[in-house]
Amino acid sequence: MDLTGLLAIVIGIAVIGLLLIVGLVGTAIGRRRTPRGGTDVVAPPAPAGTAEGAVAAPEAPAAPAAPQLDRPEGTASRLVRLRQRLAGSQSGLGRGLLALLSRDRLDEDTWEDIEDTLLTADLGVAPTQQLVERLRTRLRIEGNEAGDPRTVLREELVALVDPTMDRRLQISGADGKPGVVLVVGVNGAGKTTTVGKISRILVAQEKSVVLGAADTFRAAAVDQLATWGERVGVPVIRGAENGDPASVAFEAAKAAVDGGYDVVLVDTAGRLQNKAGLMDELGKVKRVIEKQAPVTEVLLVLDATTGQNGMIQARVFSEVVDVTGIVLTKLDGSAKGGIVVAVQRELGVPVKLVGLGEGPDDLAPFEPEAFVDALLG
Ligand SMILES: Nc1nc2c(ncn2[C@@H]2O[C@H](COP(=O)(O)OP(=O)(O)OP(=O)(O)O)[C@@H](O)[C@H]2O)c(=O)[nH]1
Repeated sequence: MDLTGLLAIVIGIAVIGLLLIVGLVGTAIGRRRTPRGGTDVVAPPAPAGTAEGAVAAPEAPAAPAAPQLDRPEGTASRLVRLRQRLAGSQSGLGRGLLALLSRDRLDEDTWEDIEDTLLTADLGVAPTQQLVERLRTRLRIEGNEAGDPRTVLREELVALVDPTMDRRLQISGADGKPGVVLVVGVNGAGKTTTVGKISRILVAQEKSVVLGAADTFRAAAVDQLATWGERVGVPVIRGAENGDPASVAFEAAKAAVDGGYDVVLVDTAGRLQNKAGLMDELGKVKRVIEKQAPVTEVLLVLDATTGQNGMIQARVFSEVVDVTGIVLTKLDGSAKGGIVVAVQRELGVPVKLVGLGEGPDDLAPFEPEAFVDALLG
């Protein structure tokens, strides 16, 4: 072979090599650009336990390191921490009652003062009368046999709060389906915050969680929920602003079912101007979710500082949707712990969680005995 022939072969090999390299790089870039499919509304379901963000993220393996996720506080330690906060806001009531009951003579004026104290703490008329009646009987008639006023008051308050109610969150779905928790309540009660806080409790319990931002009427609420999700690596399904809340709820439930998640928490809008509208909306949200999986828990979020207003809201929501549990928020900012009893009586369902601050882990399971102990200081 002459020199020209050899040169031709070398150039030929070089060109083929170059073409191969260009082809490979092109394919890699093309693959990276391929969209994940689905709608632009929904963050694709990540396999349980992965740190997918709130919105569709590109799949590039060379992406910057995953964001640092929060490690939410476990239930046991938060209870210890929050008990003190509860005592801080409520112990005035307990101290007031104990001072009255410890008087040498329990005359009619004293009983009236006791009644006023209980009513001021939003206990409600019927529970107040019932408690006063029980205390009168035990302290006046049974006298010393009943025990000291503190023991008697503690026993009667615990009985009033009702330790027999089942306060566990129903988060287990049947037949391999996820548990579905619908969170309802008026705007401002702390609903979105509560959804975020519950997701942290579940993450601490190593449950895989999806959040549905079905409060599509307030863009800030959707962004707020997305931030809660991002902090613990929980995907948040969100829709267009002013879009159909039911469709977001449906997509969230679908993502949870398809992705094999343990629980889906759905935040809803709580506009109360019109009961029929609210009924239509929440009814529809529930119906479409149940095309995917049954709703296992409907939590009503109430602001403990709103007193009678809160009770009116509770009534309206319970007429619109089957409430199965109550979350009382802002109990840290109110001395009106009596609302726990009043709202349970009104709706016949237990307070399951209490909000005790603005921190991300300031939500605790409600425990009647710990609550009464905090009250008595
Ligand atoms: N002190 C205290 N503040 C709370 C508690 N729960 C919620 N908040 C605050 O209450 C305010 C309202 O909370 P959101 O979660 O935005 O209320 P929302 O009901 O979702 O209202 P929208 O977002 O408008 O739907 C926020 O500033 C929360 O930080 C609580 O238990 N204690």
